[in-house]
Parts: sequence; C-alpha cells; structure tokens
Amino acid sequence: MEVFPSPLESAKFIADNSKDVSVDEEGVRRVAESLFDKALTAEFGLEGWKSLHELNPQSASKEAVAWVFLVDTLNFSFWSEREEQKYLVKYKGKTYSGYWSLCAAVNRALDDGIPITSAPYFATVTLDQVKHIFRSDTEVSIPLIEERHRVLNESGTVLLEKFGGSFLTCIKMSNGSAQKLLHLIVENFPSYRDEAVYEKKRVSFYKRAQILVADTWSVLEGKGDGCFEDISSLTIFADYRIPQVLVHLKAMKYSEELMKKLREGTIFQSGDKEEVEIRGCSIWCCALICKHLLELYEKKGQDMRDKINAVLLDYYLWDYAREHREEMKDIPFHQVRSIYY
Ligand SMILES: Nc1nc2c(c(CN[C@H]3C=C[C@H](O)[C@@H]3O)cn2[C@@H]2O[C@H](COP(=O)(O)O)[C@@H](O)[C@H]2O)c(=O)[nH]1
Repeated sequence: MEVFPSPLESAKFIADNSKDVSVDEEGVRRVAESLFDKALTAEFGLEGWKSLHELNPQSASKEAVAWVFLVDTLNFSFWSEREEQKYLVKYKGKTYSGYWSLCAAVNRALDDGIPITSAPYFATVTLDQVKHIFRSDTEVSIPLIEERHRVLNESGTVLLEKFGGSFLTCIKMSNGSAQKLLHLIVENFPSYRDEAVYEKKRVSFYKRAQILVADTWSVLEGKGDGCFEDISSLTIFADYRIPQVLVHLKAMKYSEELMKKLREGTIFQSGDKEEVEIRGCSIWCCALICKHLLELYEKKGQDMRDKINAVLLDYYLWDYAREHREEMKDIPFHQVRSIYY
C-alpha cells in the first residue's frame, strides 16, 4: 500500500516553515468569533449544498453520484487572465461563470441527451465532442480543454477497469471512511494526485480528491453510503479562492514581496514555493479557525463536532468569496494553470 502524505500534516509543516505567507492568530480568532452565530444556520449546514445551489443535483441517486464524480474530475482552473474576458455559459436563462459555468455546461449536455456523466461515454469521448460540450457563450474558451479531455478519458477508463464503471462502487469499498475513500481516489486516479515537494519534503493538498469525498458526503446527505464517520478528518480544499478570502478577512498575510508579485499578475508554476506556501497556510489557517470555533462552543458547554468541520467551513467561505467578489477585488488571487485546482 502506497504511503500518502497527510494534507493536514503537510499544511502544518508548510506553515511552520513558510517565508512569504503567515497565519495571523489574532485574525483567526476574530474570524472564528464572527462565524459563531453563522455555524448554527442552514448556510453553514450540509443541506446548503443542495438548497443554496440550483445547479447541484437535488437527488441522492446513483446518477447524482456520477454527476459529482464527473464535475470534480473537471473542477479546476476557471480563472481568466483578463476579468472582462471570461468563459461564460448560459443555461436556462442565466449566465454562469467560473466553477458554475462547468456545472451549467454539464447540465446543458445532459438536457441535450449527451450521457456525459456515464463512464463508457467519457472514457472514449473525443476532443471535438468535449469542445462542443464545454462551448462558451463568449469568445473565451474554457481553459485547459486538452487537459480536460485527457483526464476524462483517463478517469473513465479507470472507472471501467477497476470499479465496474461506477464511482458508487468506489464509495462502497471505502466502508464509510472518508480517509479510505480519499486514498482509493488518489491511488487509482492519477489526475487527483495533487502533491508537491517543499523544503525537500513530499507534501500533499489533494484538493480535488478531498472535495470529491466532501461532495459525495453532501450529495448523499451524509446518509447510507455517504455516512463517513471521519468526515471531520478532511481539510479545506486548497483552491485559488479560499486564500483570497482568508487574506481579505485578515486571518492570513502575504509578504510585501509576494503581494507585489501577485499584483503584477505573475503566473506561478504548480509546485512553486510561493504557491505551496499559499495553499499550505490556507489549509492550516482554516484548521485553526475550526479549532477556535469548536472551543468557543465548548466554553458554552456545547459539543459542535458534528456541525462544524473543515468541509462546512470551506463551503461557507467559498460561497462567501463568490458573494463578496467586489469587496475582495483588491486582494489578488494566485494564478497557476493546473489540473489540481
Ligand atoms: N475550496 C473550494 N474550492 C472550490 C469549491 C468549488 C465548488 N463547490 C461548490 C459546490 C458545492 C458547494 O456548495 C460549493 O459551493 C469550486 N472550487 C474551486 O474554486 C475555483 C473556482 O472559483 P471561481 O473561479 O470563483 O468559480 C477552482 O479552483 C475550483 O476548483 C469549493 O466548494 N471549495
């Protein structure tokens, strides 16, 4: 059995050695306090995954699980070099950008009778078919279209060869363990192996693998095959929006030098020191926010461990970032073209 570095241990190691990114303890405390009342609302709960997002599947069927697997296999790199020229998809009268444009394109294909979520289809889908399915309603195409085609064929082939063509089989093999499912995903689907080397040590983030476990938990409403007793062992998902919102909320800080590079629009490479520090410190910062939030409730005699975890904190912060895009525009996000997030 291969050894996988733990994203949480990786994050602590990165945060302890980071030069250009730091977690602000006082800021973390303030964010935890500001979330105290929120933690009890529907916005923070597992139900929000369906009730707040019309493009997400509303059922807990095998087809809904297949939808989650397909979307999280393609859940990466939606940012555009110029804000005014973006990939957009119109669906049922609404125009969607970023991650939601991916979901809109998938739902549009399904409505057109294209079985995009079925493994025999996406294992052999052609590049031209992928270009048609993810066609844009602007001049700007979806980024990394060739890589998307490659990971679709790769993931579909693995699903067919190892799991009878169904991700639900993979979920059942995890026997209700989030960590087991995480390892099955990283072990069998190469495009999910989101790792780096930092200060000569192998570190992991497993952003798409962890969000796939989390979205599986959400779409199955934490019940049946989706009841993971260790769901709280997952970390937040180190994308390019969570770091932005943590800096905006002053729970995390960038050095002057890094801020200058970000403001100049530097394109980093996957695995660069700055990128690893941004992602690792984001995971560690959110682990501390969760810890403080649980302690605040403990002081009031309330054990909130089944209502507060990194998954729900992540979903809340990610939705917050989308709703506060305007206020956050002076905080740059780090630009990397990568299939990992
Ligand atoms: N940390 C974290 N990263 C997330 C998500 C999601 C979608 N999850 C939604 C689905 C159900 C839940 O209720 C969530 O609302 C996408 N991403 C990442 O964001 C980036 C896209 O950003 P923008 O360009 O602004 O759309 C890109 O790296 C993408 O991989 C999340 O939840 N957490």
